[in-house]
Amino acid sequence: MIRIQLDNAAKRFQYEWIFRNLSLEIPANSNLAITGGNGSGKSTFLKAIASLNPLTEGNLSYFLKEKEILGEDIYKQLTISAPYLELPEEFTLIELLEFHFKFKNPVADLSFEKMMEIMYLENHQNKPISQFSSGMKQRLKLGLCFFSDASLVLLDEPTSNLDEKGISWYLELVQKYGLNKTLLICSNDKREYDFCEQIINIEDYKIKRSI
Ligand SMILES: Nc1ncnc2c1ncn2[C@@H]1O[C@H](COP(=O)(O)OP(=O)(O)OP(=O)(O)O)[C@@H](O)[C@H]1O
Repeated sequence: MIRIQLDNAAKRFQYEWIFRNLSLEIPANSNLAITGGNGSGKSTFLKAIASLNPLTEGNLSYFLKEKEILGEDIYKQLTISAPYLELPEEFTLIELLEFHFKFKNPVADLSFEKMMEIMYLENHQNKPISQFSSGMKQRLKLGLCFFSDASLVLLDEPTSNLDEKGISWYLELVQKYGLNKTLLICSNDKREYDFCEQIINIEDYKIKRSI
């Protein structure tokens, strides 16, 4: 239900413009892929959308059922999975689920048992996250995103650390739990974003200009 509008958005770190003159409408419940080479600015763009990083220039607006919401309140509406966002390693799986779902409602009244089953983690309920394999952690990160009743889902490299079976599992999650959500995916792997109706290459917004 979240619609996002960017008008002449730009981000600069010190003397380097990461993107500039980026105007884009992301309709509610649509899927957008952000592509580009390593270091081109995909994650920087995603963090800007999450209001974790302020834009240097331009405007970013969010609309929930056509009512504008403030950037500082957008965290209530979104979930994010990214390689640079760590899970709390000292929690067990069940403790993490209990903690996470104190702040977000689960979709479709999913029970923790059902969530663990879908993530193929039902036998690891009392295991600390620090003892999870990288693939288990990735399934957990994606599960937390898709099982939360949040209208905006931000995914950075969603299938990193997943094997072929894991990639098919991710695509099933998108199909089953990605409906009625606005989905943004930073990726260089077509399989992760093939279903997206809108694709931008962040490099198209990289204008070399000294300040
Ligand atoms: N906090 C920061 N301060 C200064 N420069 C930064 C900061 N964060 C990112 N950058 C720079 O911005 C550029 C884009 O980085 P970003 O992580 O957004 O790229 P990316 O497309 O996501 O890369 P990758 O595909 O390798 O994950 C890089 O040159 C990076 O060094």
